[in-house]
Amino acid sequence: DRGSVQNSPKLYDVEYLMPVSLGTPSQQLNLDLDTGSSDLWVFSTLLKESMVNGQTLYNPNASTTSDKMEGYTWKITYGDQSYSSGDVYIDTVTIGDLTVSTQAVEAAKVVSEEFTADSDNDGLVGLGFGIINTVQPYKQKTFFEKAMPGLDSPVFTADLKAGAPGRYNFGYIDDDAYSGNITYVPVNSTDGFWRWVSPGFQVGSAGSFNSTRIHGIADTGTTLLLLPDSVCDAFYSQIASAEYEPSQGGYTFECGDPTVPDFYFGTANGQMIRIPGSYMSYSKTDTGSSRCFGGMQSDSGVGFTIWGDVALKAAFVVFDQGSEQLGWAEK
Ligand SMILES: O=C(CNCc1ccccc1)Nc1scc(-c2ccccc2)c1C(=O)NCc1ccccc1
Repeated sequence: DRGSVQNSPKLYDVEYLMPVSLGTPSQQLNLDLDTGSSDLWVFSTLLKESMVNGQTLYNPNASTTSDKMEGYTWKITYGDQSYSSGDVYIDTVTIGDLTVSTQAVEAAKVVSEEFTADSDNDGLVGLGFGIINTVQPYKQKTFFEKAMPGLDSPVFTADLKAGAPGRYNFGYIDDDAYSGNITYVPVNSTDGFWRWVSPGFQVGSAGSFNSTRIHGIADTGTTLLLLPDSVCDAFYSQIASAEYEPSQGGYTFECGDPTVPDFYFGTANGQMIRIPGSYMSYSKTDTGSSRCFGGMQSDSGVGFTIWGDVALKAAFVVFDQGSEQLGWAEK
């Protein structure tokens, strides 16, 4: 079996949403595929109205195939201190023609203001490893873990694009979606993330390769590229107008600065993925400002590097849960 679904970026590529069908008759929600967490949770009719702001709500009582998991609850807090919590139902979930008939659907009863404010986002599909699923008393499998046994191949792929729709595929690799070869690196899933080691980086096409091992995770759910301070310094020192502005929360530079270089990160066997300098102008710091917030920021405060959407949209990425490896290709 296999599946394929289009993803669509929101403004500034801050997140990528995909249509997902839940229940019978099907209820379609727009969800954020998030390899940095492992809960499938949705805005639901269990929420107080004050916490809802335009989102589409999953109504378990309107689904003839939903079963409440009595006594089961969930609660998740993300690194930016956003959070959500609620009850758990078993129901059918379809993503891009791929159906899991007995998926744990975590229906929100409480969401933090960040989620309420994000009116396009109806919830998350966590495709990290099930070991970090938050359902109590017994953790639940991710959508991919439930689907995996029936798939042609135990992989899903992420093809995120800058300012344009891309695609998530399940169970197969579309050889027309990338150029050159796919280079695989081993993944350590012990802490539930797609964690891997990059051999180093290079700033600019004429720069030298810095052989410094970077331990990090591939995270479709995090917008930015969060890297060690030493790497950020090496990058921003090449941009004439760059400054570290704590008041803005990180590195900024003049949006039109022509000196913004490309950034290359190593994968394996000498392969490097090139992130165009244009991806590093994340967003204007304030309305009317001429300064842009950098797409690369420090990972201090996280404890490991997060290869978020700024990096992932430069590549075709294979999440191979069968052999616990990540595949990287240019495109
Ligand atoms: O939590 C995730 C993946 N989910 C991100 C997400 C998606 C939708 C809504 C809310 C959150 N990834 C990880 S792993 C580790 C962290 C982290 C980040 C900063 C400090 C400590 C831990 C994060 C994370 O929170 N990512 C999202 C994020 C938000 C704001 C700033 C940085 C990262």
